[in-house]
Amino acid sequence: MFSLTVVDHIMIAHSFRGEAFGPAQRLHGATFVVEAEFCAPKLDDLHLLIDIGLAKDVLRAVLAPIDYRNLDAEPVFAGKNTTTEYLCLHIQQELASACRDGRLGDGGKAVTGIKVLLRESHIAWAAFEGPV
Ligand SMILES: Nc1nc2c(c(=O)[nH]1)N=C([C@H](O)[C@H](O)COP(=O)(O)OP(=O)(O)OP(=O)(O)O)CN2
Repeated sequence: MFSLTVVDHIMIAHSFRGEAFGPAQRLHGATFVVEAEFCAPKLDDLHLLIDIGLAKDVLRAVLAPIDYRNLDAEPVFAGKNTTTEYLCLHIQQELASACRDGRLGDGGKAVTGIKVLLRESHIAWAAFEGPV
């Protein structure tokens, strides 16, 4: 299996429901480094999985509606705790959709799996890996 990873970052604000979150029940900010790993069993005629520039552009387009936002106020996250894990799932699903509808070119059509990893600090990160 081949993989190609591109990296970006987002700055967000959010709060959590649930006593387990302690002070994080209050509105707070976070900067996440976002790694998107695209996996495919084969390369194209140019020996590419996906063009890196295209992968970066599509990741940016998926992150733009989240970046510099208070996620508590975004309808797409209504009723959700936007934990690091949940944001991985959300971004993975958006990237999988981009692969399916051709936004990542022919290379994207060959992608079978995507792993999204979010680093919230130097001591904690989470990931979600799923099919396209
Ligand atoms: N599994 C997860 N746990 C926590 C997440 C998360 O996204 N997934 N997020 C947070 C907070 O948003 C923040 O990142 C840390 O808040 P904090 O209150 O400092 O939580 P800690 O568990 O790191 O520290 P303690 O104060 O010792 O509880 C929290 N958890």
